Amino acid sequence: MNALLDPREMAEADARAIEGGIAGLTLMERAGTAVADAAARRPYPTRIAILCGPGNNGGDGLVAARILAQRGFRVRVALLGARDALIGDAAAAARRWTGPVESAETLTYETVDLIVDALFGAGLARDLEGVPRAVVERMAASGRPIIAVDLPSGLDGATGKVRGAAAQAVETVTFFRRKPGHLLLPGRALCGRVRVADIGIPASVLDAIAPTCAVNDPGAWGSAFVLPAAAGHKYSRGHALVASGGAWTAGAARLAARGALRAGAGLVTIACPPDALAVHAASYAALMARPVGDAAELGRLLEDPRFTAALVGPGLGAGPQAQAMLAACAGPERSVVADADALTSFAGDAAALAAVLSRARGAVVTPHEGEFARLFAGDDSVLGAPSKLARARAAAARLGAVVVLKGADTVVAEPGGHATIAENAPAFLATAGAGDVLAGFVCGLLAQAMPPFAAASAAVWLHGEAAREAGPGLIADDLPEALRPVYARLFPSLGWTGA
Ligand SMILES: NC(=O)C1=CN([C@@H]2O[C@H](COP(=O)(O)OP(=O)(O)OC[C@H]3O[C@@H](n4cnc5c(N)ncnc54)[C@H](OP(=O)(O)O)[C@@H]3O)[C@@H](O)[C@H]2O)[C@@H](O)CC1
Ligand SMILES: Nc1ncnc2c1ncn2[C@@H]1O[C@H](COP(=O)(O)OP(=O)(O)O)[C@@H](O)[C@H]1O
Ligand SMILES: [K+]
Repeated sequence: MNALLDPREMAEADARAIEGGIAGLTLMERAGTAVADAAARRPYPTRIAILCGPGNNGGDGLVAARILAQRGFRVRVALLGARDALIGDAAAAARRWTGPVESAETLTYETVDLIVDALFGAGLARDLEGVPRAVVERMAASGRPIIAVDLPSGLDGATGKVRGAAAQAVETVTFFRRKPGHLLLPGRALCGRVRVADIGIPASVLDAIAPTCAVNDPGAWGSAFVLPAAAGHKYSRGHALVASGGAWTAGAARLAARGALRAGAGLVTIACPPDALAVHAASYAALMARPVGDAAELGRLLEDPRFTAALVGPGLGAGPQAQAMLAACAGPERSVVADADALTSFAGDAAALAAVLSRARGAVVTPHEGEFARLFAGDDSVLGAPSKLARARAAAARLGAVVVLKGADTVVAEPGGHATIAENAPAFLATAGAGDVLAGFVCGLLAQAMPPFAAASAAVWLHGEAAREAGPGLIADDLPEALRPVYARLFPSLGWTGA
């Protein structure tokens, strides 16, 4: 697992490494060296300004300054605050810097090729105002390339939000593990390229910290991924049901159903109003279609226990009918995915949705930001949570279900607080119907009895990879097809031998 550490967890990692016998100053020396290495690799960085803040982030900058000067670069150190106010390791790093120290407040950038931003990192405690904010804004306006130490100063490592001001970096050097703010927008965009430097903190400190947030990649869910078994058959791979709207909106369900099938469900049946039957029957030979007039009829169809997962929402139309369809799908034998109109049907009444989902074997909801805001309207403890990560976690706890909060930085969270953050979705994935395919991927993986949090995270990653595979210009119809080469790479990496 590729853990992401929030500032509290990172502080604990530091503390445990120090307890284990590594001096804090040694960690700082290594951090500063990694920053110096990154600066030295930039093209022609002969004149480097290093802006140092009042804490250990500034200490890293002072170490980098000393090393770069030793390597022959022309280095200027500019400090925010008084030199004799530095304490601890940062004060020790300052004693080792024998060159002049300018004021960050009055620094000018005409004769500077490269800036190292070491003002604030993990210790950012409030919004930047006054002098610190003006310093960051002038640095941002200088037009010079900036290497950020740990985080662009002003970016909150836990939330990915800018607190007052932050300057765009070309590169960010962080330590041990990345932080959620490196992946959550706008943080991800502000960081530029992120390098993770090994400063000697042993990975074993993570055993005690037990981080709950990870990068969404196969390391987060690969061990739960269900590979086709040699002795399997189509029913053992699960039967997914996708509820469809009428003939005019049947495309959404079709996209989802193709997604479920490509994701590996053994069978996929579209349950549709009779007027849409001809559309579905003619569309895709491997899909089955069954006419279902209302929720009661859907319930009777689902008396067949081989239906292992159901998706309700895409193209369905919002209202009591969609609520009833979802209720008909949610049973102890079956996992459900609630998307789109199924979510909008519960606008402002997340408790009612939670009650329905609680009857399912496993439940995943896949809102985009608009659907999320509608569903939790009036619930400030969810909508007002400090970050996208915190909102998804709060929503998962509220619903007792896995929440996929979509976007460029899709967060998947489960009620216990475990979460993944995606970083592989290309911007051209924002196209009509892409969300329907994603819901279908989730449903297809749930049908194969993959646990909901792993299924949802895997689906989001696969969706991003499929989009990359399809490339710019993709339309949603391309996504299910593009899953094949992604699987062709993924399966062997998970130990599948082809049998
Ligand atoms: N720990 C370790 O072993 C290692 C840590 N490492 C490095 O340490 C960094 C974390 O260091 P840190 O904890 O000292 O916090 P840091 O980011 O320097 O900021 C704290 C200072 O800023 C101030 N301040 C805060 N907000 C402010 C605001 N809005 N406006 C104005 N001032 C504000 C705050 O003042 P106060 O809130 O007390 O008034 C305090 O003086 C981490 O990012 C990494 O780079 C590496 O060397 C590896 C080993
Ligand atoms: N800027 C973006 N970069 C990458 N992926 C995005 C971006 N915006 C949206 N997406 C993804 O595109 C999909 C759109 O889903 P959704 O909004 O439900 O659209 P639709 O209802 O048309 O299917 C989601 O998977 C979302 O995560
Ligand atoms: K910084």
